[in-house]
Amino acid sequence: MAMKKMEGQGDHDLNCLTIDELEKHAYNMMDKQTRDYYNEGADSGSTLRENIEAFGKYRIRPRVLRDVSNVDTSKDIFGHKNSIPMGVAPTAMQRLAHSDGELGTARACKKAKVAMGLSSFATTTLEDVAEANGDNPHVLQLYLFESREHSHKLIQRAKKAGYKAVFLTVDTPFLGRRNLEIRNQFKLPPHFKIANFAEDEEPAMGDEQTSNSPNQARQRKPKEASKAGYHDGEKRVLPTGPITFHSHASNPTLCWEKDIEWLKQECCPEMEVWVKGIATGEDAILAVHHGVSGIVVSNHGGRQLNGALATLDALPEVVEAVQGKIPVHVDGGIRHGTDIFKALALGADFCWVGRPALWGLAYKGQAGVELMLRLLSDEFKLCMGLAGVTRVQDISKEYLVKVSISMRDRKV
Ligand SMILES: Cc1cc2nc3c(=O)[nH]c(=O)nc-3n(C[C@H](O)[C@H](O)[C@H](O)COP(=O)(O)O)c2cc1C
Ligand SMILES: CCCCC(=O)C(=O)O
Repeated sequence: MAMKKMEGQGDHDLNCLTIDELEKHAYNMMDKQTRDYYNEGADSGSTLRENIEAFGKYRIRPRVLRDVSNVDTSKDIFGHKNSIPMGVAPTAMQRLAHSDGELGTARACKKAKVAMGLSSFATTTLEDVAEANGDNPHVLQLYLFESREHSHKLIQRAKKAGYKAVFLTVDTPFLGRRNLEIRNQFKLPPHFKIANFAEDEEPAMGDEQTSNSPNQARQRKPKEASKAGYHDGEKRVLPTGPITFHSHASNPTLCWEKDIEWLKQECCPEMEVWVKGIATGEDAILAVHHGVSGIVVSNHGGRQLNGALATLDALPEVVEAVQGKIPVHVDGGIRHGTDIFKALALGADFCWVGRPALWGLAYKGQAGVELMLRLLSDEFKLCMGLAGVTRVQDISKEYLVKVSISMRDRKV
């Protein structure tokens, strides 16, 4: 008699049974510029690696002889039932991976009932993404621009399009040093657009004449920007002066007092304000004090401060500092369903995955993102069942043990 398999476990892409295999397929599907831009971390890449390896420090303590015939992996987020406690993190320029781009991600997320984060630097308009994602919850990742007028307009558009929250990225006062990006003189090919910049504001990444890297890009000509696909006919007011890609993303003047207050006034009550990029208990306490609705423990996938703590290692101090007052989410290095289980056992309410979605897109567009979500979802469900847990809220630190250095291995 065959052993019982969990629902969903039979539906395989035999060429791609794990996220690690997906990464390998994606590697071959992307041109070098894109692959390096997506995959690299800052400087030596040690924080990127440690984000992944941190999961290998823990083993699961499974409990047995519990009825696990009904495992419920769902988790509520923004008043919606998400199929698993995981969403797709905002990552820039998804159309570099596949022409489906952010629309493919949005449709895959909708199908899988998984929340989606949209990057400020998307290659698709936030309105089109909202439409493709339907009533599935989506959040807008925000870089708070030095031009308040521009941020104001972006926020208003997000509200109108039904975004549930803005995730203010706070780990990017300056852009981290990404050496491959610099060496490759990475640029967005001219047929793609950073779609959510107002026409004259759009950075001219990849302008044939200028051949700029993201940090150096200059102003795009309105003629080119007009192909970006705006459809609300609204005239947008633009800041003056030379505009660089870098200056849009990073704003070294940001601080708790003036900026979080301003952002709350802009967003609330229609959208929640979260901070993405918290890595210490001290900042978590400040986040609660300043009234944000939630925290994402993140080091930007190891792309900003190399040498920073792996996010799984930073998570416990943040959870302790927050004392359940607001939700604590985490991203970085999640490559298997057991990683989601471990993050939740250490106190996270929810996880986000970045690169795996890009690899899914590169592999097969929307279908590849669907596959990625199915793999993590199936693995997580199986992990819960085999660990003897039937409800997400029951995943706790009792299910984990930290092992000695000699026992650590990512590929457990
Ligand atoms: C290619 C790439 C682009 C990214 N773009 C953004 C972005 O525009 N805004 C942002 O807040 N985070 C961005 N991130 C960080 C992700 O939101 C997330 O924190 C990170 O990817 C999680 O780590 P993981 O890739 O190991 O899952 C980006 C990450 C990658 C890999
Ligand atoms: C200027 C950087 C915007 C995208 C981003 O956040 C990343 O590449 O990590």
